[in-house]
Amino acid sequence: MTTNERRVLVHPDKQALAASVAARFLTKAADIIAEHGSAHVVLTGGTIGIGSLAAVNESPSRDTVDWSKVHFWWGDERFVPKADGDRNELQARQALLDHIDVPAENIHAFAASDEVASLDEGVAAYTAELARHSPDGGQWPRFDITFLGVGPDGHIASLFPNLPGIRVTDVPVISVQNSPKPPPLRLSLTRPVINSSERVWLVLAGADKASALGLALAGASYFEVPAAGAKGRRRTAFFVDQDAAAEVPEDLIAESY
Ligand SMILES: O=C(O)[C@H](O)[C@@H](O)[C@H](O)[C@H](O)COP(=O)(O)O
Repeated sequence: MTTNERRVLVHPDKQALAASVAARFLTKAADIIAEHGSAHVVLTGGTIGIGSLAAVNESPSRDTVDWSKVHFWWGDERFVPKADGDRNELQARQALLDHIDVPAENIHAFAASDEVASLDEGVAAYTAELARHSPDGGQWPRFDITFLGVGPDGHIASLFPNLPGIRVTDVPVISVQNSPKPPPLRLSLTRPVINSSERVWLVLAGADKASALGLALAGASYFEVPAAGAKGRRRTAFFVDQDAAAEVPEDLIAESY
């Protein structure tokens, strides 16, 4: 198996899935920090994305990671007020970030709708924040792990099937004004930024994801199934439960727990 083939890791249920993601994340984060001195991680919204963060927080190994060396970013964010429960940032803080010793300046959240005057300002602000942390005067940092949830329609971040965002390659951040998944106003990284990540970890569970996952792994166009277009530079892993794996070809399943 080449190092960059997409690996599917199947778990019996959502709890086991979240625990497995958490365990691998803690180990990998420590390895990355040992190698690079820091780790830049892109978080995702969604039930499994947030559930995995909660599992990290509950892990007895949680503080084996030097959180002062970790930077947290987001793949997308809902353009709602800072204190709105719909915020991916707020959900991540409640699940993990507020419980670990991560410096405030290491948490790089998209702007909220009550912090900037417009979506365009939100795009500009995150574009500038990404560039501020680029190691070589580039446009964004070296991302070590990018988490992505996957919608029933195969969307990743706020890049939706057959909408313009999934095709954008010339800017790192876009706004979305007609998200098929509420709320309608969002900010999102674009595919080139996502795929610049060393590792892309897609986390999904439930029978309603089986079709999207099956299509993504069977070579569907990423315009129609955005998850088909997610690919880390070194690793692409799908962490799934049995229900979501129902349409995954047996030969693509790397491990089953
Ligand atoms: O802001 C968001 O809504 C997420 O980033 C989105 O991309 C999410 O990850 C998927 O819709 C999966 O969500 P579920 O795991 O809840 O189905």
